[in-house]
Amino acid sequence: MTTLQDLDQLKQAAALKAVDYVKDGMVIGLGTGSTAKHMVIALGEKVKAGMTLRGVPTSQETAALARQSGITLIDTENRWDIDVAIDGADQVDPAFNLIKGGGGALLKEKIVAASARQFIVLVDHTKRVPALGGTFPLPIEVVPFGWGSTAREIERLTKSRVVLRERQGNPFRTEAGNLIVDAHIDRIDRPEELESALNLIPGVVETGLFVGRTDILIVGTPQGVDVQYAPRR
Ligand SMILES: O=C[C@H](O)[C@H](O)[C@H](O)COP(=O)(O)O
Repeated sequence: MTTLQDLDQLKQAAALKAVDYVKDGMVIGLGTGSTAKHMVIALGEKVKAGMTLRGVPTSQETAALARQSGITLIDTENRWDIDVAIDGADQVDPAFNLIKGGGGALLKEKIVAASARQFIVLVDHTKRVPALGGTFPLPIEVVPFGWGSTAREIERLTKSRVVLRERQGNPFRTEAGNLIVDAHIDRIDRPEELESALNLIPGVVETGLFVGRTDILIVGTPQGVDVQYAPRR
């Protein structure tokens, strides 16, 4: 049986491999979550060893960890030029499409991934799935105004149960002040089409589908770290 501690070690192994792709002087998009945390700490070690790096954090949590680790952060409300973004994911399909947003950070994560020259994704082996959906609901960030109608439109489109995310009995708020609804979709066969259709619903800010964005997938497995380059697109 794989324990949570074992999985954390596999995430850390993937993160340590990812920092091999980071070179002196780069601007790094810093993802969010328990896997990305290992990467930020590892980058901090590189900085302590003399490397010059600057980071673009995808959450306040990551920003705090990056500062503690000695990584200089760039002004996120100015123009940026990101060399490589490194982040975790909740699910990965065979074409390296992702579901992200389990922690609610999907909006900034997608903006950063979209603008980076290279996007490296870190997962443990349990997150690889034959098709997205099923075991992990799709997070969708929506504006609070009329969120119930937005959720109903999402239900109509996806023919799935759509649930408002809560934290400690209250609606979960993203850093942008929005809500998250989780769509329990059995199987997402055409993620690109679904992403486009969801983005056309008024009130949808962004979805946790990351389609065709992954350049390098680094998987921590009990047999070692597996590095795979995205299929050509
Ligand atoms: O909103 C959270 C992010 O998309 C995370 O990168 C994703 O949920 C994976 O998180 P973890 O590495 O903690 O499993």
